[in-house]
Amino acid sequence: MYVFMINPVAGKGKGVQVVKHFLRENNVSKKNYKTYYTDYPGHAIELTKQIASLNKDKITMLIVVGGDGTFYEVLNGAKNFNQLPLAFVPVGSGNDFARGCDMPLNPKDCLNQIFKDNSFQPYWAGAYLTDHKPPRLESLFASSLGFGFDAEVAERSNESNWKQWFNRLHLSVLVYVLGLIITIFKFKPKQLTLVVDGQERVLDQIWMLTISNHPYFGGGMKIAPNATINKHTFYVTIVHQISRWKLLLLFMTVFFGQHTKLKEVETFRASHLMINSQEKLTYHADGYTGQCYHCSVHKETTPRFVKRKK
Ligand SMILES: Nc1ncnc2c1ncn2[C@@H]1O[C@H](COP(=O)(O)OP(=O)(O)OP(=O)(O)O)[C@@H](O)[C@H]1O
Repeated sequence: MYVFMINPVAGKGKGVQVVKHFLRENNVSKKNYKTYYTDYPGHAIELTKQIASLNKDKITMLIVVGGDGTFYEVLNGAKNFNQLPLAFVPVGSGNDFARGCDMPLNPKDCLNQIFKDNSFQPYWAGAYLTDHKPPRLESLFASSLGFGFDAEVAERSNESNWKQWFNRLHLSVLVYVLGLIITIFKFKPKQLTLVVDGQERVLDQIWMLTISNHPYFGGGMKIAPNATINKHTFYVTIVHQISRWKLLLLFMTVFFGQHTKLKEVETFRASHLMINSQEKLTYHADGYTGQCYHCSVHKETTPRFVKRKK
């Protein structure tokens, strides 16, 4: 049985239409699929847990139709169900997971690609735990986990009053741009202690620290241009000791992955990281924001099975 998990508000409801059209056009029998719709933020976590625990042997594939936020929720709902085969149809505004997996960004083409063959590829999500909570409260991220500047931009944009106005005017891209400009002036660089695969470093004047499973974040920015999906290592990008104006330049070059040439940008690969901060640090996981003093990060050891090209 195919299960569709559809976020009806992502992409202004595009997902609902795309799935209906696909099922009709391909004469998919009603007994071969079920559709579930998310009703509120966080609902996909609960729905996925229920669906996976009740039907885990009957599900051929759980097809997530939404944006990166919906996929993040499904991944976390399926945290204890590694064997659940997953696919993602991008109808959101960012869709970085589909970019990272080299899937078509057109939802209709993506659905066709998903059903073209029966094979799945392994995918190793990132796992993170904040402030020494019990391990059962560990969360997963599909694309990236970021600390500092980009997390504050995401937080400011998500909580802003202007978000709904720009969205109503179909100018959602300006939500992030305005958040970025305000944050450039307000952000205070951080001091962090970072433990990378057992080696401790004290870092000063940190603007951003991003841990990536694949190249993309923030809706198509190539933050880790050399990243390839793999079992062992994350691609880490640190931006430090940079002027506010040069950071603007960085955000213009990051779409082409050229920011790594700047002397203020450091990149390396790592398997385990621990981040410690004396002050509260804002972070985002696939766009979801939170705050912490401490975070430990590692790759999931057992792969998930995901529809992807590479
Ligand atoms: N019925 C609903 N009403 C309101 N919000 C919902 C509903 N269902 C899901 N959501 C929330 O909608 C939010 C946005 O979803 P999602 O991130 O998938 O789309 P997006 O923001 O358009 O895409 P992207 O993250 O790729 O930019 C998520 O936080 C999700 O929890």
